[in-house]
Formats: sequence, structure tokens, C-alpha cells
Amino acid sequence: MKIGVADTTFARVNMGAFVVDELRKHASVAIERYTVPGFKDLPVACKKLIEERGCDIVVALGMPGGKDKDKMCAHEASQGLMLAQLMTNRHIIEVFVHEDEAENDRELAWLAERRAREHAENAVNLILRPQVLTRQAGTGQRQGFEDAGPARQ
Ligand SMILES: Cc1nc2c(=O)[nH]c(=O)nc-2n(C[C@H](O)[C@H](O)[C@H](O)CO)c1C
Repeated sequence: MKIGVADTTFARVNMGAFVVDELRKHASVAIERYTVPGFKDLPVACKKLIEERGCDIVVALGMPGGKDKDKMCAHEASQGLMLAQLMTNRHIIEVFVHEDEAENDRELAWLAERRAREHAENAVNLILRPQVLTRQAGTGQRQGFEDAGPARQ
């Protein structure tokens, strides 16, 4: 099994490093890292990780800035990632941490690390232990901030 980690230099937190660290804790898998300038460059990086470097799944990490233009570009990048999944028939776990989700730099760094680590675990489970995710179905899992939990009547 091989897991790809695609990340950007635009991001203000080294989320790729946290994903690599977390993957090593959960599984003995080969890891391929590919860093690009910004999130719009992620779709082709992910496709290349899958088609040329043999990755079974990719974790794609990006950080949309706080401006309207960044948000529009994030939507476009996200569509590119979905297209890359359909073109390759492989999961690409999109891990975007919007700069304006956090109140300050300290919270941004905390959120980015936590979301990156939690999605790294999701990627391992998706390809190696899918039953773990099925057990979590409907439990309101969130990556980063607290889980929402299940809704009850
Ligand atoms: C407006 C803009 N905003 C972001 C952003 O919020 N986050 C990010 O990772 N990258 C951004 N970029 C850069 C593009 O993703 C891309 O790197 C360049 O357009 C070069 O292809 C651009 C151009």
C-alpha cells in the first residue's frame, strides 16, 4: 500500500509533515510526498501521485486564504480534486483549512495539525480498515474542531 501526501507552500502550517507523522503511527505503508505552490496545483499532483507514483489514496492539503478570491479559487480547486478522483477511481481526501476558520495564528496552527492528523487516520482506515469507518457511521465525526456527535430524538 502506498499513500500520497500532496501539500502546498501557500499554506501557513506544514500539514504534510503532520500527515506523514500520523500515517507512520497507524500503518506500515509507503509514503509519497508532492509539494506544489497552491491548492489549484493539487489536482494534477494527486493524479500524478496515483497514476505515475502508484498511490492507492492521496491526502490533499490546502489552506484557502481569507479573501473572496481565495474562497472562489478553493471551490475551483475542490472541483478539480473531485474530477481527479473520478478520473483515477481513487479517493483523494481533501483537507482544506480555511485561514478564517481560526481566531488567530495559534488556533490556526492547532486546527491545521488536528485536522491533518485526523484525516491521515481516515485515509488509513479507508484503504486498510474500512470497517472502522462503518462503525463510526452517523456519529457526527468532525476533523479539527470537536465532533458534532449523533443527533437524538
Ligand atoms: C487567489 C489564490 N488563493 C490561493 C489560496 O487561498 N490558497 C492557495 O493554496 N493558493 C492560492 N492561489 C494559488 C493557486 O492555488 C496556484 O498555486 C497558482 O494559481 C499557480 O497555479 C491563488 C491564486
